[in-house]
Amino acid sequence: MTNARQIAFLALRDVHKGAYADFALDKVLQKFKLQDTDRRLVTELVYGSVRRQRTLDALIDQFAKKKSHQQPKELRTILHLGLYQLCYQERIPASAAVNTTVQLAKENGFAGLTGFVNGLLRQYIRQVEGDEEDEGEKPTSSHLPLQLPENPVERLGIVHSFPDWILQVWLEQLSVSDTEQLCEWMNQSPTIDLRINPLRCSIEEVEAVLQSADVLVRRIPHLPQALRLISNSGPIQNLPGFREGWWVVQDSSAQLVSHLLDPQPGEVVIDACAAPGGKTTHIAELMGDKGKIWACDRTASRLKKLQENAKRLNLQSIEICTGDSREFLQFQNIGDRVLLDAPCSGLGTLHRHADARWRQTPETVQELSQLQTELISHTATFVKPGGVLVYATCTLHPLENEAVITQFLANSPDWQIEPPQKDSPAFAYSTPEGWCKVWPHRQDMDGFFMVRLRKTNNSE
Ligand SMILES: C[S@@+](CC[C@H](N)C(=O)[O-])C[C@H]1O[C@@H](n2cnc3c(N)ncnc32)[C@H](O)[C@@H]1O
Repeated sequence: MTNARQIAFLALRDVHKGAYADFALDKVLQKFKLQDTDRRLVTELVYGSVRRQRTLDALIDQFAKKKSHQQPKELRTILHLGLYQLCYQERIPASAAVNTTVQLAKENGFAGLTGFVNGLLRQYIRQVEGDEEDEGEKPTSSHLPLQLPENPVERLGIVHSFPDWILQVWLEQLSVSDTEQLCEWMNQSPTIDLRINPLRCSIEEVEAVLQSADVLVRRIPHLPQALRLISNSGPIQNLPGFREGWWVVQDSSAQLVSHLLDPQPGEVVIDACAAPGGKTTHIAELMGDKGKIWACDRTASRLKKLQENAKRLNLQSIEICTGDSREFLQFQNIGDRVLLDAPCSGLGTLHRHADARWRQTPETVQELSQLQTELISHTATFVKPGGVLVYATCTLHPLENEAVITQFLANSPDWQIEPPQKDSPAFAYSTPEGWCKVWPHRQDMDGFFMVRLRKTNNSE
């Protein structure tokens, strides 16, 4: 039988050939039917090794004669797996981490290099524990035996495993210690929040059925429909209330967006980038499922998921529209409210996608900023005079947020920012500029930017 580490190696090999980490993981988990504990180990090893890649490479650079990038690709992957267990997996004894990594090297074409693998990992252990090869405590990320540069960007990048450019973007907005806390937050396993469907049940009823299934939850301040799972190990679809449409999975900060839009029963709402429908279905719930919501998106497969979600939640007021929201002409001046939940670089949700920090680049951010600018200028024409547009992203990059809005307002004299009302759940997150920005390490939820704009009758 193939063991968990070999399976993790196969998935990581695909990732290093360009596959998305979640696809590569799903592929091996479907192929090899594993017990729950092995599934969890494979998942942790794959996501962890991808996430901590820069730190693990720095350790290889330090302990091997050849730099990490000069090592054969698959050997580097094997070393990542071994070092990841030594650095971050307290439950795994150091000797087990070393022996299984040596075995992986032997079985995957590096039988001649097992001495090197063994030597490098033991050198790491000696460095941490001072020449003793016992299996004592493992260090935390900031106490790894790394030789660190003075430059704060590079130092944070190596310790917390982020590319320099992302750290620069954060350091322009936050202090060094705040940035460090944000990095640590983004390296945690993501939490799961539910949004209760008030058209089907109450939050108390959901709390009760979850409690009877031994699932611990807690409420989230300011958000009337949100519950955070504190303990749950099984597949989410097996929890009570899922099939009945009592709730959906949606992070708390994403729930703030539809509250900021504040849709009313009977209105016409256009959701310009709607799929897979987290916010569309929330809007329908807030409208009591009365009125019309146009759910537009250019990705048909994602819209199919939206339809499934709407069906499960038993919502009737949603109409699908497939295509590019920069091109629709049929919505001019008909929307009481428009939501533009724009495609973005996702710098606020890096903890949910282990490889996202390595996939995005300053160039992709530039392209997204251009797309967002085009989307807002066209979808603003969907709004009736006196109506509202909410612009939202799950990124923390000013080029995709503040800069898009500032440019839009400079070109649109008939629009102005309308900060959230005191009774809005979004009020607690508003800034003096009138927009809302959720910093994950401060608010313990996904990073988000959102702003509510009102179309006035003033065109001067
Ligand atoms: C952030 S996601 C939307 C998430 C969704 N609002 C939710 O809450 O579930 C952005 C979406 O924009 C869509 N998209 C990207 N470019 C688009 C365009 N030009 N026109 C319409 N949709 C677009 C993508 O397919 C993606 O589904």
